[in-house]
Amino acid sequence: MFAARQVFGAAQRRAFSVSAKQSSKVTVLGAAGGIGQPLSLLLKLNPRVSELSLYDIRGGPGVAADISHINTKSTVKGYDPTPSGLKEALTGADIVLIPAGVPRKPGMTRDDLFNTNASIVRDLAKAAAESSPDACILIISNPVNSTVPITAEVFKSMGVYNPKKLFGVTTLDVVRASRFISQLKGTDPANENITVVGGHSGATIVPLLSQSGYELKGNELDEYVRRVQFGGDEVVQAKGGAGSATLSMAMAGARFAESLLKAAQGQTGVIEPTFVDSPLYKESHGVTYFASNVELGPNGVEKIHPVGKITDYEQNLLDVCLGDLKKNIEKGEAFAKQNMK
Ligand SMILES: NC(=O)C1=CN([C@@H]2O[C@H](COP(=O)(O)OP(=O)(O)OC[C@H]3O[C@@H](n4cnc5c(N)ncnc54)[C@H](O)[C@@H]3O)[C@@H](O)[C@H]2O)C=CC1
Ligand SMILES: O=C([O-])CC(=O)C(=O)O
Repeated sequence: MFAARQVFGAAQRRAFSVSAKQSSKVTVLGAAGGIGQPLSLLLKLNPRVSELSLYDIRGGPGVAADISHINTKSTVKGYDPTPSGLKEALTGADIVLIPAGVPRKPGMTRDDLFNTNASIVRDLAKAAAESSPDACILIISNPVNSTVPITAEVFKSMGVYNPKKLFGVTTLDVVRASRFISQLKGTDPANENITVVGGHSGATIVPLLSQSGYELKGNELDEYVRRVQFGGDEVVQAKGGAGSATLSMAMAGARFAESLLKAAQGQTGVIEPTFVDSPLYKESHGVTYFASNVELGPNGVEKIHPVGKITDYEQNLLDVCLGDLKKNIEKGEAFAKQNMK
């Protein structure tokens, strides 16, 4: 970079530093799974990604070989869980997406995944804290309300926690909320942007329809809210034991990563709802992580937007959400503190 300083003027240097950030290494942990594969495919199609690093406990190199034949510029490398595999996959990453872990079967809640996924996420978080401490970490593995606090505790214990760079991916809730309202109103879902706040499971998912100027009433409103809150269950039921949402989640994860890359590469005004270390309900309710609209910037979280004006109906949903969320967060924190390896 010293060469840029010596040779170019200020404006050119700014342009240079923006374009310098155009190269982005993105790592997927759990890349051979139901989400991991289509997510990796979408990332390979994204020109903002220059290096794609695909790790899984089984099948990473195979998925990487397949995807690497796609004729876009980024390089692709797959990694197995050899002693150096995970470390190499993570080193130098700007963004790490984590969809590693087991999905639900019918009859299970996301919290029922806790026993299996908590330790998977803890171990991957530890590896990320060691090898890519400055990366943006995007947690997809459920239960997100607990796996995000687990990741934070691991990073804190290793002295590298940056609350601006840890995100629970709740984008799928926003995608569903927009799609479902467009089905009711006969609009183009691409033009819908419904804010969803809270967390990522059942009653902790709170769509704020009123903020988009919609006024559903009675049963129609109840059914809409229920469908957004339990959209994941709709897919789990339909797949009949073969897993949960993978393709729509891949799209949602790729959209969130794209938003982060845009912000990192100099675009302003990039806003996505996401579950982050948040001051909004910390003092009033002891809820330390919360999803709301977040403006993204070159260093991750730029600005956490407050929930804003909501109806009494939405306030009731939010009250229920905050109670559940607090328990989910505390469960994750307690696990991490008791099970730090
Ligand atoms: N945040 C969200 O909105 C959503 C989250 N999910 C969650 O994403 C997770 C993954 O779902 P699927 O891809 O459908 O599951 P899957 O079982 O198809 O894939 C999971 C992958 O993780 C890998 N894996 C397991 N342990 C690992 C480890 N220690 N290191 C690296 N890779 C490891 C497996 O080998 C497998 O390839 C689940 O926990 C699911 O509940 C699913 C949909 C939406
Ligand atoms: O429902 C699940 O278990 C997977 C998920 O998080 C979703 O589809 O929103």
